[in-house]
This record gives sequence, structure tokens and C-alpha cells, in this order.
Amino acid sequence: MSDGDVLGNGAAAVEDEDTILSVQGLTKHFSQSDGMLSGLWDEPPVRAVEDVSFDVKRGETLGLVGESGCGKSTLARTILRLVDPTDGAVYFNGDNLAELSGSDLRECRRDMQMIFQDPQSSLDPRMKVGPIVEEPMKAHGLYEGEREERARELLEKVGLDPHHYNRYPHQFSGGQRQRINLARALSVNPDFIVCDEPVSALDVSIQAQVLNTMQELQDEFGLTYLFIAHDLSVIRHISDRVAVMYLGQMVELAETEELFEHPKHPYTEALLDSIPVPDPRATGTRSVLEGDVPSPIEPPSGCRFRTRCPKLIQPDEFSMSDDEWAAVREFARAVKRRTFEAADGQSVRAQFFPDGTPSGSAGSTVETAIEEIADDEWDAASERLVSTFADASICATEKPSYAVEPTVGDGEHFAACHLHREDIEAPAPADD
Ligand SMILES: Nc1ncnc2c1ncn2[C@@H]1O[C@H](COP(=O)(O)OP(=O)(O)OP(=O)(O)O)[C@@H](O)[C@H]1O
Repeated sequence: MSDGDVLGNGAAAVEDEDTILSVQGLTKHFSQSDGMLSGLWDEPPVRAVEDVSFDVKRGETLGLVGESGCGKSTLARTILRLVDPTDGAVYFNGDNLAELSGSDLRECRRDMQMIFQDPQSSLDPRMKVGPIVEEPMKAHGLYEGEREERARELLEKVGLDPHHYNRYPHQFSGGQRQRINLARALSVNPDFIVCDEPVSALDVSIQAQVLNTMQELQDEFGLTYLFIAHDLSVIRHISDRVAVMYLGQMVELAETEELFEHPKHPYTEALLDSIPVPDPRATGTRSVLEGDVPSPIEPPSGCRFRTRCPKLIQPDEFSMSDDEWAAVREFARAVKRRTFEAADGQSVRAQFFPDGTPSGSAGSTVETAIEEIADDEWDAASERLVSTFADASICATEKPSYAVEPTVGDGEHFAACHLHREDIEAPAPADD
């Protein structure tokens, strides 16, 4: 594949007829304080979405997955310009949304609809269902004189009884309310629907039914979906391709089978490993991820996942064996968190380096840190280990962006991980 395809490099992607949406270097920062006092202090912003680029192909479902707080909703809202981007551009059907105004912008807004997680709160409880479905048609001045007929038709299409036109939202179940939302979104005949966790609030038994209806409607109306969910089984069921986000950035994007069967980013691997196993003896979800998600106010440099990554790459200047490098990292982590008692050097060595400390300058650094711990100078030891090993890794010094060879299929596979340094480096838009 060509370097720019996954990341959507400007005009080529925008002019591509198969591309309905092209997101380029999209960035959204929030100020930490709202209202009158905002901006008085020079507080660093919340970097909710940073430098995200991808294309959505006409007629596909692109799944967007990631843990809570990784920026999925902010990305969706920024794409639809419900919030203004800090940087970057969104092209819809080839038009830069930032440059549209007047009737062009209205038309574009009509073509891009959104449905939300909570079907209850997004429906006005005082309005009957029919008028709810007709509302967007009215707002856009469409289908005058045939709105009621169209609303009834759409209710039927989404699997509801058209005779329920005069009922109120509270008279419907959660799944039915989400179907009402679908009918409303469809009323203005959009091309593209952003679905933000549309089935997360529903019972599992209902989820599959609503997803199936969404797929039928997609085929019938030629819709394109950007489908956001944190539930990997939902994403796998509905998506043609899947994009994975971590801490405001895109870390992997590939066709669904490729991503689930052959993930190429350690974060995706960890997410997949934490899917609950259908084993009656298993106790809940297991997670191989260490530590907490860092703050989006001061995210790690380079690869944002590196502080939790089990595959952090050792700095080029060292040539430790895998076992030595694993021991050094475990030691550095334990020192940072002070998970063991300060003791003489020999017992620290016995605990972390039973086969001996590494040779060369890596070993000298470890030995100095062991001495510092024996002198109860934990902070100095931790700083030494972090600056020598973690901060000097390519994972900390360079932002990764690679186009990797897919294992199955011939689709594009983007992985933001330096383990793929041998693959083609895909040009990402510049950091801010
Ligand atoms: N208006 C805002 N002001 C400040 N920070 C915000 C605002 N909206 C979102 N954030 C922050 O931006 C980050 C991304 O939030 P976002 O809601 O987009 O994540 P998400 O992946 O959609 O999470 P969830 O699945 O829980 O909805 C979070 O750290 C959040 O606290």
C-alpha cells in the first residue's frame, strides 16, 4: 500500500471517490478551566485528541474502539464540528468542512447524522414519536407535505409499528427508543452516520437485534457508519475495518479480521487479551496492562502507550538479551513504585538479577542505582533508570507511524509501533 493511504495525505485522499470522509491531523485540546477564569493562568490543555488521521470509505462501517477517556467521543464531535478543532481538517465528500458556509454547510450537516448512547435522554419526553422523527425534516425544510407518511414508513423500516406514531418515548423499551433515534437520523436521508456507543446501554440480547437492523438499513440506504464502542465483540460484529485509539491518538487501523486475528500494536493485543474468556471458572476480565492510563494533560512523549507497554524497545546503545532487558525494566518499575524494601546490594541483585546484572554501561547504571537504593536514595535511582533506559528508547523519542504488511487480506494496516521499524514509515502530520 502507499504510504499516505491510511493516514489520508491531503488531496489524493480527498479526491478519491471511494472516500466519504477524510480526517487529517485532527486535534482537539480543551482548556482545563471553563468560564470567565479560563485562560487567566497558563494551564496546559487537556489533549483529548491529537494528530488523528484516517479515511472512511463509502459504504463501510469503520469501528472506533478504545478504553473510556481515550477520546472517541471528542473525535466524533470534532469531526461533526459540534466542537471546533484545535488543529487539522475534516473533508466530507471532498469538501473541507471548515471552508463551508451557508447552504453548503447546511447540506453537509444533513448528510452527516449522529446517534448517541443514551436513547432515553436524546428523545424529548414531551414529544410524540412521529413529530420526533419529523423534526430534522422540518429543520432542513425537507419533504414538506409528506413528512408524516415518511415518518410512518421509517418507523416501519427500523422495526417499529407505524401505528405507534402518536405514542410518547416512555412507552417504548430502550431498544425501541434507539430504533426511534435511527428513524430520526434517517429522516433526512443522510450518507454518513456517526454512532456513538449506540447499543452500550441496551441488554445484550437486544444489542444484536439493533445491530442487525442497523446493518440492514446500511445495505438498503447505502449508509456509511463510523461506529464507536468500547465493547470489542460489538465492534467485531459490525465493522469492516477497525481503528484503535489510546490516549487521544490512533494506534492501529486494519480490516476487522486482520486486526482481531493479527494485531500489530501491543495496546491492541492487550485490549484483545482482556476480553472476558467464556470460562465458568474465570473470575471477570483479565488485563495484561500495567499501571494507570497517563493524564491527557501531560501525555508521554513518542508513543503514548510506552509507559505501560510490555514490549518497550531498549535504547539502541545497549545490546542486552531479552531476559536482561526484561529484568532491567522490572527493576526500574519496582524502584519507581518502591515495591520492595531498601536493602543491601546483594539482596537487591538476588531479587531482580539472579543471573547477574547486564554487562557494559547498562550494567553500570543498574549497579549505581542499586547502590543508591542501599543508601535510601530512591528518587535518584529512579530518575537514573528512567533517563537511561525508558527515556532513551526510540519509543520515547520518536512518534511511531508505520504501514505494515497485512497477514490476511490485502487491506491497509497501520500500526503506530516502532516494533515495525522495518516496515514503511507512513508520514503522519507534524506534531503541534
Ligand atoms: N469539555 C471538556 N473539557 C475538558 N476535558 C474534556 C472535555 N470533554 C472531554 N474531555 C477529556 O478529554 C478526554 C477524552 O474524553 P472522551 O469523552 O472523548 O473519551 P471517550 O473515549 O469517548 O470516553 P467514554 O467512552 O468514557 O465516553 C478525557 O480525558 C476527558 O476527560
